[in-house]
Amino acid sequence: MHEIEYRNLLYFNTSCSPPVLVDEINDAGWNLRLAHDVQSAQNILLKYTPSVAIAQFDDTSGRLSVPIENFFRNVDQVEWVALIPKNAMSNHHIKQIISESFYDFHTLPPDTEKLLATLGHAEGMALMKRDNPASRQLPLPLQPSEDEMVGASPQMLDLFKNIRKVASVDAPVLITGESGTGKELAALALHERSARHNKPFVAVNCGSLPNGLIQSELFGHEKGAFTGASQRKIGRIETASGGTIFLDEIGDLPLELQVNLLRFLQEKTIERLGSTEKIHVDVRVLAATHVDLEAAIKDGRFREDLYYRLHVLKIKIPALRDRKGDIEVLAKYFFNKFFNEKRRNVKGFAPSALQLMNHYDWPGNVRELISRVRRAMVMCERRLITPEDLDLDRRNGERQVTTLESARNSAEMEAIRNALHKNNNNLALTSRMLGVSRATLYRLMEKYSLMPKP
Ligand SMILES: Nc1ncnc2c1ncn2[C@@H]1O[C@H](COP(=O)(O)OP(=O)(O)OP(=O)(O)O)[C@@H](O)[C@H]1O
Repeated sequence: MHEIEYRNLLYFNTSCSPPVLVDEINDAGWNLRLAHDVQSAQNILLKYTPSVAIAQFDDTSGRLSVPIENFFRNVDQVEWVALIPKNAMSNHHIKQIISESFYDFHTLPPDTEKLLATLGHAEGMALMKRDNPASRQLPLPLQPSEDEMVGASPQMLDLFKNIRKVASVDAPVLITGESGTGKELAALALHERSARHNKPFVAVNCGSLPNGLIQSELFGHEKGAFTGASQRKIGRIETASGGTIFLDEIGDLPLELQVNLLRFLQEKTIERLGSTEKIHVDVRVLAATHVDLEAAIKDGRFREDLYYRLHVLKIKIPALRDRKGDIEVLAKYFFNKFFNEKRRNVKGFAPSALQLMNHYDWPGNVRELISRVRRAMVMCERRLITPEDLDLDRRNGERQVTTLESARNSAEMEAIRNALHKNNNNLALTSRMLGVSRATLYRLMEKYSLMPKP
C-alpha cells in the first residue's frame, strides 16, 4: 500500500474568523498545526520545523501588532502563504508585509485546488533554499530591548555568566577588549545587575577630556579654585554617589591623576580642587581599557599599584573576529533594529554578504558592524543586502582566511551547518551523514555555536 508522507504545516491564524480548508489541507498530505499567537507559532516552528506556513489575516484596516509584524520579518525558515480578505488588498500595511515576507497570497475564501498547488510550490521553494545553506538566516530575539547585549557564541555566553557573577561583588572591575567590542555596554550591564542598579551610572571617557580639565571633571572644584572657576562644581565621582562610575580609556588618565584615583579607591574619599575637605563618597569603580596596561606599566605610563587596585576582578571581551558565531546574530539584530527606523524594502542579507561578513576581520568590532549594516540599509537598492552595499570588498573577506586552521574551521562549521539543516537538526541523522559520532558532533556544535536555542 502506498503511504502518504505527511509534512508539517504551520497555520497561523491572526484573524478572528475560523481557519479555512483544514480538512482539505490535511487530506492532501499536510499535518496542519494551528497557532493563534506568536508564542505558539514559534513553538510549532521549533518543534515541528515545517517548511511552509499559512497566515490568515482579518479584514482590518489598521496595522498588525508589532510582535506579529516582527515575527513575519524574522522567521525565514518557512515559506509564508497569506490568506487575506478581498478588502485587505487596499490596506497598504498588509500589502507591504506580504510583498516583503511572503511567498504568495490568496484571497478568502481560497480555491482549494489553487491553494494546494501554492502550498506544493512553496514547499519546493523552501527545499531549494535549504539546499543552499548560505541563504539560511538565523532567527532573532523578537523584541530586542534597548542596550541589550546580544551574543550567542560560547564566548559571549561565558561573558554573560561572568557579568552576572561579578555584578554581585562590590569591588572594582577592569574590563578589557579592543575598541568597539562593547566594554561600555558590559559596564552598564554590570551596573544594572548590581545592587546599585537604582542609583546613577556615570560614564567618563578619560581619553576625551583635556588634561587640565580631568581633575575638576572627576573630583569637582570649589568656587575660585582656578581662574574661571566662578562657582562650585560637583565632580563625576560625587555625581555617581551610591551608584557606579565607569572610567573608559583608563590608560589615558595622566599619572598625577592616577594618584588621586588610587587614593579614592583606598580611602573612599575625594577632595574637590581648591579644598582640603575630605568628602566620603560611596561609588563602585568600573574601568576599561583597549590598551595593554601591563605594557603601559613597563613604559612608566601607568601606576602598578593602581592597576592592581582596579584589577581585582577582570572581564575580557573577545574581538568580534574571534567569536564568529555572533556576526550573523548581531547583523540581523541591528538590521531589525534599524528596519523600524527606515521602513525600506530591504528584506535581509544576500548569502554572499553573510559569507563575507563571516570571513571579514572586523577591526572596528561591533561598532564597525553597526555602521556597515546601517549604511547598507540606506544604500541597498535590491531586496537583499550585497557585499557592495556593506562596502566589503570580496578580496578583503577572502584574504582574512589566513591560516590553514581557520580555513579548516570555516569549512568544518559550514559542513555541519549544511548537514544539520538538511536533517532538520536531527543529531542522529546529521552525525551519520557527517561520519562522526554523536559525541563528536555535539562537541563541534558547541565549538561553533551551532547548538539550537532552547
Ligand atoms: N554584544 C553587543 N550587543 C549589542 N550591541 C553591542 C554589543 N557590543 C557592542 N555593541 C554596540 O556597539 C557599540 C560600541 O560598543 P561600546 O561603546 O560599548 O564599545 P567599547 O568597547 O566601549 O568601545 P571603545 O573602546 O571604543 O570605547 C555601541 O553602540 C554598543 O551598543
